[in-house]
Amino acid sequence: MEGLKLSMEGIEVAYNSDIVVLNDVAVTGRPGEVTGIIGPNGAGKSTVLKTFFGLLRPRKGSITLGDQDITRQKAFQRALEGIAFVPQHRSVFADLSVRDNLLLGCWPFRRDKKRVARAIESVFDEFPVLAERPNAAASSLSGGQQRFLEIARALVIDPKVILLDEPTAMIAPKISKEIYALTRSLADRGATILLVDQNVRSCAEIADRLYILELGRNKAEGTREDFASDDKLREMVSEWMNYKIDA
Ligand SMILES: Nc1ncnc2c1ncn2[C@@H]1O[C@H](COP(=O)(O)OP(=O)(O)OP(=O)(O)O)[C@@H](O)[C@H]1O
Repeated sequence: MEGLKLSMEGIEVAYNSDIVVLNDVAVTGRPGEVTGIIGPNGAGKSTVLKTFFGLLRPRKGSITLGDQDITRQKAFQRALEGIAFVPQHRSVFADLSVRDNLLLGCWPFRRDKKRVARAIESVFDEFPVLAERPNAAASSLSGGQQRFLEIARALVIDPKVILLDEPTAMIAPKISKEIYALTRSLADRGATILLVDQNVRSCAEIADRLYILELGRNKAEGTREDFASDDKLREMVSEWMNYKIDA
């Protein structure tokens, strides 16, 4: 996997034209790193990921992927550039089979049959639990397996950047652990990971870098080392540690 730097600078986003939810926000994800985005409910964490993916249009600011300005690109173009998004809420097609859900993830390159076959084979290698049941309806899978299917569907494009919005919300602790291990391993293989998480402790454990957002603004940021050595940053995170644990 080859990652690319994904960056937003001076981003302002408003819902319904006047409710500003991101105000001059700057966030950068780097290849080979997990970048955690934490903060209270309503801080704007999900909005940051949606804006990175092109689902929301910023009123101000710019977004760059590698050295390319993608601020005006639509979501499907960003998918073709290698940005994958796993949204917070359940997004499998319940009545479709595991394989068909994965094939839908291959939509951007559907005409390249060889690539489609390779992509499906590769995610089946990564997720044996899905490979065992390619024809099962997605709705027949457990909650954890459906989450794996959502992640697998994002991986078929062989992404450079993966945006994960609370991947372990409502997921049992054992599976959550596997999801965190997979997240770390994707970064170790070179991908750029941006992880929004309410489980601050787990997020801080696997992240190389953390951003803290509050009320739609950057509150603090730093590398794992910064957070370990700077008392103020450490205090800020420990305040959040027990804030909300999903599982
Ligand atoms: N579709 C929408 N229309 C209007 N306001 C919205 C919409 N989606 C989110 N908001 C508002 O934008 C703000 C930021 O929401 P966002 O979901 O990005 O926060 P978050 O930090 O991800 O919080 P949570 O942890 O609750 O998911 C909140 O005040 C929220 O009420």
